[in-house]
Amino acid sequence: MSSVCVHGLGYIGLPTAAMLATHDHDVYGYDTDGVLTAALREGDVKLDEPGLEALVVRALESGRLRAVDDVAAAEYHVICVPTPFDEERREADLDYVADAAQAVGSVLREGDTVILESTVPPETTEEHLRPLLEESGLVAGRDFGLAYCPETVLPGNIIAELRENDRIIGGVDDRSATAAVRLYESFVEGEIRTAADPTTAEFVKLIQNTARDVEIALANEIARIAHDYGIDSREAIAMANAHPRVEILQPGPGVGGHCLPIDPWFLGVGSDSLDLVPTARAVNDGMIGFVVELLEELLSDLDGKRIAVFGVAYKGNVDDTRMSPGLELVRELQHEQKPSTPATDGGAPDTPGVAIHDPHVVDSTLRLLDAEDAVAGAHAVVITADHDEFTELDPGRLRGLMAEPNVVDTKGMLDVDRWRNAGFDVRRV
Ligand SMILES: NC(=O)C1=CN([C@@H]2O[C@H](COP(=O)(O)OP(=O)(O)OC[C@H]3O[C@@H](n4cnc5c(N)ncnc54)[C@H](O)[C@@H]3O)[C@@H](O)[C@H]2O)C=CC1
Ligand SMILES: CC(=O)N[C@@H]1[C@@H](OP(=O)(O)OP(=O)(O)OC[C@H]2O[C@@H](n3ccc(=O)[nH]c3=O)[C@H](O)[C@@H]2O)O[C@H](C(=O)O)[C@@H](O)[C@@H]1O
Repeated sequence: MSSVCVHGLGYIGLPTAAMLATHDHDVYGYDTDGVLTAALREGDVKLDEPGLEALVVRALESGRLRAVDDVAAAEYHVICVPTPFDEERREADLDYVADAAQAVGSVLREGDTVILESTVPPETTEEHLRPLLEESGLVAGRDFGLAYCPETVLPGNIIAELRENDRIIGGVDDRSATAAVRLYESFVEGEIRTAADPTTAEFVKLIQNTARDVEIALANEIARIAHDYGIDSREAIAMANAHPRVEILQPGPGVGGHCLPIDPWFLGVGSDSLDLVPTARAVNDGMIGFVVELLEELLSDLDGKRIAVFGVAYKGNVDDTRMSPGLELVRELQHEQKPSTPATDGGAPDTPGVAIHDPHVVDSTLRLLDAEDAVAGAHAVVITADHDEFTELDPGRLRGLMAEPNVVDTKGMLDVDRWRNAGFDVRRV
């Protein structure tokens, strides 16, 4: 077994580090956030991901996972740092990757292997990471191994998918690819495929997420077209999907998370051939406008109305609010309602006209209320994330607390007859 230093202990790095440690590797989990590493040393896992805490505690108790504040020398370096999209410059922010490269370079030895897992634009491993690592004086392919291996796990099912998903590995040479394969085959049960080079592996990751984003855009456009014809889009999609070669996804309030809404743009870094991709992005981003239209159908004028937004996580049963459609709706409603209280914290502004409820999210910058306080005096409830808890809502009880019984279900998760029988006017995306 090998020594591994995992750089970045977030949604990807932490489960990866724990998985490696529970497969007999000696793992240093390195993160620049000292509060996070200190909490981890106490067995305190802040992320709401099924099975993660148990796996991390098992790894820590085995003594094979150590959360550290200084980068450690190791046979493998696995980089799982953030790669956000810089909206202003319209390009990937690779500063975290550069910082990680500098840290790796300070401890890199002959024979070690560096693997980048963060999602990045094509050519990042070869053109960006490689030269930074080679500032150490060592040469990739000759002195140390260098490979790109994208992560494809689905939040909400990360632990199972870490083991079960296939992996793609692109090395700068065969030796690098072989060394990376050796590490992953110690815990991956899916197939491990080697790509021609790191750039191909980077590209494969991006087209996977782009395909999903574009497919959701089609579902969203279908929802808007169906609305114009007075058709229930979800029933129509279910019927269409009975065809053996049709598999339309589900419409919703837009596409959230920090991957699907940004990864398609990474494809445009070195290519002018993107036509459908930006259009799909615009369709998905436009869904909040459609949700507001549905609210206006119910309430005509939103000004002075109180709206309860249920779900500011970017999707059901997760705690992550990055690029969340629910938060975007909150901002849009504040704008529509000419808010008197400006946002001061970068989060959603706090205005009496919009109340937020989310049983999964813990965020002190948001004024989160419990379900009953959120609907008190409200003129409508909007469901923007399909948390399991929302199927348990009692429409009869909520109705008694609200100023007007209206609901917009953007995730198609409520029992429409039950809500109608309780007196609600219902719209759904
Ligand atoms: N979250 C997801 O579902 C998936 C994420 N990815 C990709 O994986 C990468 C990581 O994403 P997440 O784990 O979600 O991010 P995250 O934000 O949850 O965690 C990143 C961690 O890296 C730490 N960090 C930042 N700079 C560092 C440095 N120089 N050295 C060591 N630690 C550093 C941060 O403090 C943070 O704890 C991104 O490129 C993302 O696009 C890929 C597939 C799925
Ligand atoms: C191709 C693919 O399935 N990619 C996954 C995706 O994870 P993520 O949680 O972002 O994906 P998701 O469950 O499709 O959710 C993204 C967004 O899309 C919305 N959504 C999803 C499916 C659908 O039919 N309709 C819809 O509106 C969700 O509500 C959410 O707002 O992106 C992850 C990533 O790269 O970070 C990747 O590892 C995951 O495997």
